[in-house]
Amino acid sequence: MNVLEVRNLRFQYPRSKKPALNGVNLSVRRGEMVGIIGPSGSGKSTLVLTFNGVIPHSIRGDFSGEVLVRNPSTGEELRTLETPVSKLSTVVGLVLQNPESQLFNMTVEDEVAFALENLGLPREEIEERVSWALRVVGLEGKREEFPPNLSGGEKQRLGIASVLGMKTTIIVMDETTSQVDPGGKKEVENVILRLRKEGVTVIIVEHDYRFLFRNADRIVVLKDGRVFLEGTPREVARRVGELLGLGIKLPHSLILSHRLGLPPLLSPEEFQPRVTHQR
Ligand SMILES: Nc1ncnc2c1ncn2[C@@H]1O[C@H](COP(=O)(O)OP(=O)(O)OP(=O)(O)O)[C@@H](O)[C@H]1O
Repeated sequence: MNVLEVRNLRFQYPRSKKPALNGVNLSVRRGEMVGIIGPSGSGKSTLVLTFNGVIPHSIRGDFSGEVLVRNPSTGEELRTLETPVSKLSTVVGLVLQNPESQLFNMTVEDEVAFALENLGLPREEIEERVSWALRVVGLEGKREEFPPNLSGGEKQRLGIASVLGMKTTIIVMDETTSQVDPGGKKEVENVILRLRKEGVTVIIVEHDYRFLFRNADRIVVLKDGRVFLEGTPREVARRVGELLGLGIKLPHSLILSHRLGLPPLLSPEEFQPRVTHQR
């Protein structure tokens, strides 16, 4: 079942000379992990802001085509153009680049509970969801901490837990790890892998593609506001020459295998010595 469908989507910001999205078509299946990559300015952030209706409801512009989200538990199908962001945000959760901007409660647990209280859920349900979300991101031991005191990686994980608690059908992460140190990045990546095990549909915009080429089910490459290429990481990796031509930074193993004329190697672990030593 597709939980997201984007059809011939076009969007142009006011006072901009060219469209940021220029005919995007995309479907995402339930439980899929999809990576969206592309050169700077290709429309990645604009595209994900259309999934929860921030575009066009809060950020206005010239919008045509359609974005549909489906809630598999209710069977409900929502056209973002006709649905308020408050309703869409119960189906599509967006984790932003800068966690600080999303944290404003006194304790870690209040941070996760906050949005759930606004949904008017019963206390026991809130408590259950807070415990589950903090467990998935590995912050159950920090429930009473003051969020600003957390490390960069922990803040990002808390940002993810707040969205996770909402039990949205889709979680979108836009450059979630770009401002955390390598240790924090690894922590967030482990959380993403746990989400996948939990069957959550995850859409990730990332500049560091190593993780996506190793783990995503599908990679979508944007160029000039359109889908330039999409497929499994291995399928996309076969077009490494074109990707390099777009100025996309690729994993070293991929570039190396391309230069050596080998089939695409998605990670260094796939590198098997192909030369037998003669004695
Ligand atoms: N608020 C805005 N007002 C006007 N134009 C914008 C706005 N935000 C983005 N754009 C333009 O829309 C196009 C797509 O930008 P977008 O940020 O979606 O690309 P991106 O692929 O996410 O880039 P990056 O990798 O640098 O974050 C670019 O030409 C950009 O200059």
